[in-house]
Amino acid sequence: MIRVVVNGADGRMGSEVVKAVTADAELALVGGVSLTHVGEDIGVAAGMQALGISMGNNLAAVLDTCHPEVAVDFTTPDAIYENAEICLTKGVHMVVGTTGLTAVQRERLGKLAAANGVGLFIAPNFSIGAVLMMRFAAEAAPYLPNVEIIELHHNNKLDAPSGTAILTAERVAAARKQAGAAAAPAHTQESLRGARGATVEDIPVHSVRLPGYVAHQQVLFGGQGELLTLRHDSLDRKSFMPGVLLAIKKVSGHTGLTFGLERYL
Ligand SMILES: NC(=O)C1=CN([C@@H]2O[C@H](COP(=O)(O)OP(=O)(O)OC[C@H]3O[C@@H](n4cnc5c(N)ncnc54)[C@H](OP(=O)(O)O)[C@@H]3O)[C@@H](O)[C@H]2O)C=CC1
Ligand SMILES: O=C(O)C1=N[C@H](C(=O)O)C[C@H](O)C1
Repeated sequence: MIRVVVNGADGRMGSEVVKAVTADAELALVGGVSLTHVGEDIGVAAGMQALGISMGNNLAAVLDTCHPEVAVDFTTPDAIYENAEICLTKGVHMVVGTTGLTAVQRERLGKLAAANGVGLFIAPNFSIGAVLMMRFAAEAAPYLPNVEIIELHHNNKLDAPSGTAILTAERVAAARKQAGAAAAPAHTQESLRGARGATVEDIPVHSVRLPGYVAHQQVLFGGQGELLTLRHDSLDRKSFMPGVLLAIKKVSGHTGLTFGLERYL
């Protein structure tokens, strides 16, 4: 049994992870961290039966008490770097779904993981459909140089653009570069700043935040008299759980940084 602690255990993603880990015969949920539900039962906070595990609000103390092999983190972009430092320094493997780490921060944490002999797995998106969408976008990129990304999320999401949109743009740009294909020149001048969205690797990215959405993305390619639209919809946070469970089971076998779910597929 792999001993697992969930950081952000009472959040939208954390509570799904609590349920998924509890239901998996190869995993043992041993602790959880919440800032606002300290002392509450982790199962009850996740909307299931009591599991007899009280949540703490201090990650280091929870790790010292519960002795997990793997910590799963779904917290906030502001908190993730420090959380990872705490876990990796204590020799705990990490599965990170929290967005917001820069490439430089990921590399730095990867070195810390390697120095401590543990695995650090980071994925901006754990759903298989989203991974395939990114792969297909990269495949199309050398042939269709005009591309824009629209990502649509619930209105409580703290960051924009989404980690998935950033990674998609990076994958598209890398595929183009590898094929020696150029990005299409941009002609439009904004008469209102921001009208054409943000740009990641010269690719326009538009972020929509509305109640009702969970996590959705479209990658729009335009050609001469044709359009190619790739769309992925996470309609339920259960869509991320097979990827999270896979990562928990694999992370101890990969010392240092592993980035992106496709590396484990
Ligand atoms: N990789 C993927 O596939 C996915 C990634 N995400 C990402 O996961 C992250 C969490 O998303 P979501 O579950 O919707 O967010 P929520 O706001 O629902 O949950 C965040 C959790 O983090 C806790 N928290 C807040 N601040 C801190 C802190 N400083 N230290 C420790 N814990 C803290 C909160 O505790 P409390 O409630 O007690 O304040 C809460 O439990 C986001 O970055 C999101 O983009 C989301 C979905 C899929
Ligand atoms: O905050 C979310 O909800 C999600 N965050 C991740 C991201 O920023 O890409 C993954 C998914 O889109 C859901």
